[in-house]
Amino acid sequence: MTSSLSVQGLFAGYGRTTILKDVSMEVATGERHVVIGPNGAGKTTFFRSLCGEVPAMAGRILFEGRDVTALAGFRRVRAGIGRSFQVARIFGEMTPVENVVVAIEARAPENSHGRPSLRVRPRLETVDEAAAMLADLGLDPREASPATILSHGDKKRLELAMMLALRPRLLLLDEPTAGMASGDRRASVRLVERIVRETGATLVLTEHDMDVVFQIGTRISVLHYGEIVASGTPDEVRANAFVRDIYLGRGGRHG
Ligand SMILES: Nc1ncnc2c1ncn2[C@@H]1O[C@H](COP(=O)(O)OP(=O)(O)OP(=O)(O)O)[C@@H](O)[C@H]1O
Repeated sequence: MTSSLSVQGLFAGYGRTTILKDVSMEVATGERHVVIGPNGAGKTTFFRSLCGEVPAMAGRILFEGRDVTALAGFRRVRAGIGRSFQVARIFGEMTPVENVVVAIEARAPENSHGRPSLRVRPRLETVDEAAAMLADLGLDPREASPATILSHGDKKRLELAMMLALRPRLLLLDEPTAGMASGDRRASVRLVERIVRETGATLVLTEHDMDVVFQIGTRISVLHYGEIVASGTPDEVRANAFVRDIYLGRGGRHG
């Protein structure tokens, strides 16, 4: 199977503090790779460096064989990497449809200045596409209020719609079910599974809920103090004595 993402000897951190130490990870196309680890292990930092928010101090990140280590975040998005955040990043003052319209227009071919050509008034078919995407994800496309009033779960769904509007081939989801009640959480997992099935996208996500981890993951990597201490199939990781000791052995919400 071809490689979607290849992380090779990555070091990254903040200022002089190194958080990620020699992280390597291969993610095959179509894989659903879950990164787990205790609080503060470096999962979010890892995601931030994959999407270009935290620069690499050393090592390489390849996406579909292309070295993206030095590429700015927005260029990684244009290359096909989509990302969601623990706290949904949406335009709170705009309606849900307007939010998705912005994302669709950002996908449009760049103009001669190398920037997406955003329009003052969107095309009707763009609005229709945005409305259809929202409906598909279970959101009301006629909602005329600003997105800031949406529930936490709906904001995450809206963020997902915006990310999908860019038609990414690799989805990076940082704790997609964080802060959700269990009903919402199950619905979210089903939604992510359906999206991955329908789009054929590769998935890398972090998650604390072990039910979600073992339901979604085809491979799991464990971060501990910024280092990968185990990587393998769910069964292999579950059986790993060190992982059980540092992480899985504790009850409740791990980490
Ligand atoms: N902006 C920052 N500046 C300095 N240090 C930071 C910054 N963000 C995170 N850190 C530190 O980096 C380490 C890893 O944090 P990170 O958020 O990546 O862990 P995590 O595994 O995602 O944790 P959680 O499960 O709580 O989300 C922590 O020690 C944290 O304090």
